[in-house]
This record gives sequence, C-alpha cells and structure tokens, in this order.
Amino acid sequence: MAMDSNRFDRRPRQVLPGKPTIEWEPWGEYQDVLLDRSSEGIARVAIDRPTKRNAFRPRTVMELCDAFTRIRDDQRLGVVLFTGVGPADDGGYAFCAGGDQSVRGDGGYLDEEGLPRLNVLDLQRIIRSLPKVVIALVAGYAIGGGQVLHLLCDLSLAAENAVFGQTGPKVGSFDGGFGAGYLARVVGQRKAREIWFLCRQYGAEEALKMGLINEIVPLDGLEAEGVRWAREVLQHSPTAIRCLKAAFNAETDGLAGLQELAGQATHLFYRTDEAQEGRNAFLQKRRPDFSGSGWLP
Ligand SMILES: CC(C)(COP(=O)(O)OP(=O)(O)OC[C@H]1O[C@@H](n2cnc3c(N)ncnc32)[C@H](O)[C@@H]1OP(=O)(O)O)[C@@H](O)C(=O)NCCC(=O)NCCSC(=O)c1cc(O)c2ccccc2c1O
Repeated sequence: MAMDSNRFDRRPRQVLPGKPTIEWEPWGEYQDVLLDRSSEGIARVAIDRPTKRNAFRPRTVMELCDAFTRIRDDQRLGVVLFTGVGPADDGGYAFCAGGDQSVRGDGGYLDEEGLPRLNVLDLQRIIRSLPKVVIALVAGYAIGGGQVLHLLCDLSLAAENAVFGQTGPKVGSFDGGFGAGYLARVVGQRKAREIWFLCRQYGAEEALKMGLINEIVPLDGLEAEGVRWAREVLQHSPTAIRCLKAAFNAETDGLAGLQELAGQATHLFYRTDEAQEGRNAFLQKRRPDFSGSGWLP
C-alpha cells in the first residue's frame, strides 16, 4: 500500500502548528495519510484531508490500516501519535470528522471500485489490539466516527480548540460497537446516552471533566506534549506495557480481549526452557522431559 519513500521528498512535513521537538523521518507515501517515524521509537500517523475536516473515505481507512500494521511490525517503535493535519485553508482544525458523507452510498462508504464499505471497523480493531501505546492528539473536531477513533486510542491529549461529539442519529448512522459500549465504559452510561441521543458538541474542558481525554494543551504545544508523553512511556518495560494494554482490553472486549491477553502470555511462555523442551522433543521425535519446570505456587 505505501510506496517507497525514497522516491519522494524526504523533508519532514508540518502536521500541526508549533516548533518540532523531534526529528521525523517520512516513512512511505500515501494519498490521504502522512506517516513518519523517529529513531527514538515514536511514530506519527496523521489523516491528511484537512479540507474535509479529515473525514475518512475507504482509501483513507485502508491507508491507516496499512500504516498501523507497519508500525506494529517495526520492533523499534513503541508509541504512536495519531492526529489530523491542520489547519485547513479556511483555518479550521480537525482530528477527524468521521465518515466522508460525500462518498456514502446506500450500503456503506463507496471505495474507488464502487464497493460499499464500513472498513473503519477493521481499523478500530487494529488500533485496539496494537501492542504499543497510541496517543490521540486532538486539534479541532473529533466527531462521529472520528470521535470513536479517538476513543480507541490509549491516551488522548486535546488542544484548547478541541470539540467532541456524535452526529450518527442526525445523519442516519450509529456505531453500536466500541462507539457505544466502550464510550459508556469511559464516560459512564448516562453521559454516553446523552452524547448519542442529543448529538451535542463538547469542548475540551467538558471532555476532560467526563474522562474522555487526559489533558488539555495549547494548540501550538500539542505535538510537543505528545512527544513528551511518548518519551515517558518509552522509558518503561515494553513487555509490561503490552501486557497491561491487553489486560485493560480483556476487561471490556470479551473473548477477543482475552485472546489478546492470552497471546501475550503465550509469547512469554515460548521464551521459557519448558516451552522450548516441548518443541525440541517433538522435532527430535522423543518424549518431552518437563521435570526441570516444577509446579510453582
Ligand atoms: C465537523 C464539523 C462540525 C465541522 O464544522 P465546520 O463549520 O468547522 O466546517 P464545515 O462544516 O464547513 O466543513 C468544512 C468542509 O469539510 C466538509 N466535511 C466536514 N465533515 C465532513 C464529512 N464527515 N464528510 C464529508 N465532508 C465533510 C464540509 O462538507 C465542508 O466542505 P465544503 O466543500 O462544503 O466546504 C462539520 O463539518 C460536521 O458536522 N461534519 C459532519 C460530521 C459527521 O456527521 N460525520 C459522519 C458521522 S457517521 C460516521 O462517521 C460513521 C462512519 C463509519 O464508517 C461507521 C462505520 C460503522 C458504524 C458507524 C459508522 C459511522 O457512524
């Protein structure tokens, strides 16, 4: 999906206002997304459709899935900053305004072949199960499906101009998965029902009060604060962090969440002499000898 970045301009690109506090390396080239990484272990993913308030079309989502999958597979990366390019030419900012209504067909959002898709649901799962920390940097609107994407990030830093809300019942849509159930876990059932049933917009202070975000930051310091949080996370144990993320998900995500947590346990188990004895015995066509393992309390 991403084209070789060597063919393109490799100068760092401005995503949000403010002085960069980290050296970004452009990483691949997409149409709707900017992807950068740094040698410090941080990646930056930005939706690049500012004239549409960073609303996503199927291509945007496919590119985001590709970007997050590449990040997952790069062992040097531990934290992702997820944001939207701004400002637009009219001065407006958005993290993401949800699904692009101009390509919404009768059965979903139409891709370039005319196939109706709701592929943001795939992206939600990729972000949710990414064994790294995803930090949303919200400048301007996080609305509709964009608000759900923001919700699924592990941490959220919002600029003073951030605005959150749902529009589904206004525009004939709803996200009854993470968008409803997980929102209720985060802000409580009463507030979640208010957000969806009334379709109001909430500023950064209200979002902080309801637990939707972690901190409010001046707009031109948003990326720098994200980098600061990322650097702090990166000082800690990668295994502890990935297991904790899976544990938080397990509490809310049913069997899919337990599968992630169990996968982390299997990863760790594979590194033990005990697990390796099972594999070696099979390959050497002999009985396994687990006597050295003990039955710990
Ligand atoms: C986000 C806004 C509140 C911003 O208002 P503002 O006044 O600042 O700006 P404009 O309204 O003038 O917008 C500027 C420019 O951007 C275009 N635009 C903005 N949002 C979208 C969008 N979502 N789709 C297409 N285009 C958009 C706008 O038309 C303007 O362009 P011009 O050419 O006319 O200048 C406000 O823009 C707003 O309310 N936007 C709509 C928000 C919305 O309703 N989003 C969709 C919700 S539904 C959804 O996201 C969704 C997606 C899924 O894939 C799902 C999958 C599965 C289940 C549920 C899903 C789901 O609910």
